Amino acid sequence: MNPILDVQNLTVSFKDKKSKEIIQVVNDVSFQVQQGEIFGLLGPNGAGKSSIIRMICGLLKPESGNVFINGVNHQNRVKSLQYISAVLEGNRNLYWRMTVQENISYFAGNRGMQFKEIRDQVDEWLHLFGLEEKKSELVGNLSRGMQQKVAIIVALCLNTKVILLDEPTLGLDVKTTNDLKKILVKIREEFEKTVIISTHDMKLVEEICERVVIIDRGKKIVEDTVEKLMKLFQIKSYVLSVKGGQIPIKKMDSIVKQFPEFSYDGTIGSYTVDISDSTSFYTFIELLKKEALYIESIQPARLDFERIFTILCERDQADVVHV
Ligand SMILES: Nc1ncnc2c1ncn2[C@@H]1O[C@H](COP(=O)(O)OP(=O)(O)OP(=O)(O)O)[C@@H](O)[C@H]1O
Repeated sequence: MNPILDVQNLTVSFKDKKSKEIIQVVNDVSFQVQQGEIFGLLGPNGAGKSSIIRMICGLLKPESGNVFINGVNHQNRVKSLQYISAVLEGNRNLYWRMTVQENISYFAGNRGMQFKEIRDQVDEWLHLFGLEEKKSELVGNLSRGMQQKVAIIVALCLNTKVILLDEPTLGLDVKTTNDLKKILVKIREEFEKTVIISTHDMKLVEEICERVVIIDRGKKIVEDTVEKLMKLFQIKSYVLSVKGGQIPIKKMDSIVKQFPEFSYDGTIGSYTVDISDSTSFYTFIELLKKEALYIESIQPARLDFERIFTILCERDQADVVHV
């Protein structure tokens, strides 16, 4: 199956305002998104995600590389952008002095749609987002969370194959975040939309994304399914307790110096260790013995995606071999 979004070898540089040096902020990044996926574009601050999003949305010209949306090259801007709608961070794509309905009409009109064509759909989305009552309210008078919902409704009403959401849960309360998760899953399941999310909310990623690409310092470090990444790290990570309970700080320092994968997990008497193979397991046991420490219990750790994301980025910073 052809990917709905095909990002090929994107590269872009900027001139640093202070040093005047040319910095490559996106370096030969490629990834593919299949139709109907909920896909995460992740990375630490300054990794280059927004620059990639801007290139996908035709707001920034790549130095080299290509973006194909539904098979159409980004150079054919008018056609390729018909297949994607984006909600960029900060609701920049809404008019604050227009009502919810006027905003929807305006953006639909820009794409050659009449409001009456999409009226029923709009009502359905407003109902799903709990915004029926706010239809005639000025967007500027709505709360931040409501504005975020309106921006997403506008993107949905444009009826594109791909919806790109930049930090969709930023500033939303727990209930609104949960509602949004349900809606995104519904969009994918019932309307076969492809949803691309750029976010720092790893709980959101763990709960709804099928696959992710992780960018760090402008380069792709991982592209894989969330399930596979979770499994990969789950089997290597253990929680253990040692006889005698708490390990004295001096001993702890000495172990961590020799085996940096060992750490205190914040619960009294409980430690975590990442063991990559049987050799390192025996090295670790020998090390504990040398410190006169004996394992009382050891069991697989339940790592969340946030921890896995941190491990992957730390490895990249240390320039260790990529997954
Ligand atoms: N127009 C620009 N001129 C100069 N430097 C820029 C410009 N846009 C982005 N950068 C730099 O490029 C790098 C990547 O920025 P980008 O906004 O793409 O990262 P990001 O992953 O989206 O970060 P965040 O998660 O903090 O939003 C940063 O170092 C940023 O300062």
